[in-house]
Amino acid sequence: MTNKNDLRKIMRERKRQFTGEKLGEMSLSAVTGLLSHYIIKNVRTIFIYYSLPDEVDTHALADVLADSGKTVLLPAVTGDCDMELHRYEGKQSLKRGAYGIMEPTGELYTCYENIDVAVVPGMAFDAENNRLGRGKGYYDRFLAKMPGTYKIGLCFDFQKVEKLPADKNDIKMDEVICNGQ
Ligand SMILES: Nc1nc2c(c(=O)[nH]1)N(C=O)[C@@H](CNc1ccc(C(=O)N[C@@H](CCC(=O)O)C(=O)O)cc1)CN2
Ligand SMILES: Nc1ncnc2c1ncn2[C@@H]1O[C@H](COP(=O)(O)OP(=O)(O)OP(=O)(O)O)[C@@H](O)[C@H]1O
Repeated sequence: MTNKNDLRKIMRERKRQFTGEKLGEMSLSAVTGLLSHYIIKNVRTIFIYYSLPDEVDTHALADVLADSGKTVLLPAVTGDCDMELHRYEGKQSLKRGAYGIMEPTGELYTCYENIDVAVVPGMAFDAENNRLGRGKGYYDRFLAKMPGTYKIGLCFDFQKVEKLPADKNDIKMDEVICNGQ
């Protein structure tokens, strides 16, 4: 089996095969699939990510969810391996943080048990819903604090692989949604 670092390289290489326009189309299709999920229709509090250019684009998703009255939470990096959640209060309230990620400046949110769904980015996901992240362990540490939250991996079709190496800290997704659904 390929190791995690080699897999990350392979995934970056796969991504380069697509134009920005094509990635945009695939993002739209993945996000449309996510929004039509019955679980999303019923959530009150949802933890999503604010995408980097190489991820399924969630910028419009944040507004759609917030405009429909849901509490939308985004991560903010606070240290080498830690992050916290703040409420998303619109694009104008974001500011650039670590790794160039736009982070929320809204209220700090710590009631982890009230988070219905987490939408999680990844470099790859496998058939058993294992996830490969960027290699810093941020999500594996953080998702461990919310065992009752339904975790949805969001990715492009080409990020799905048969089998990922998984170790004891890796947190499995409950479901993975991609552009081909
Ligand atoms: N949109 C988004 N927000 C997120 C994450 C994410 O993956 N995506 N995170 C998920 O953890 C956390 C931030 N952690 C991150 C860790 C590494 C990199 C990153 O770009 N790494 C480079 C390698 C750079 C290096 O090694 O220093 C890369 O992947 O090319 C980005 C975010 C919280 N917020
Ligand atoms: N819950 C945890 N507690 C302590 N260390 C952890 C935990 N989860 C991951 N780590 C450590 O973080 C480092 C990165 O782990 P790994 O390569 O699995 O990250 P990843 O899944 O790519 O990252 P991420 O969770 O940020 O998406 C490893 O050294 C791992 O041992």
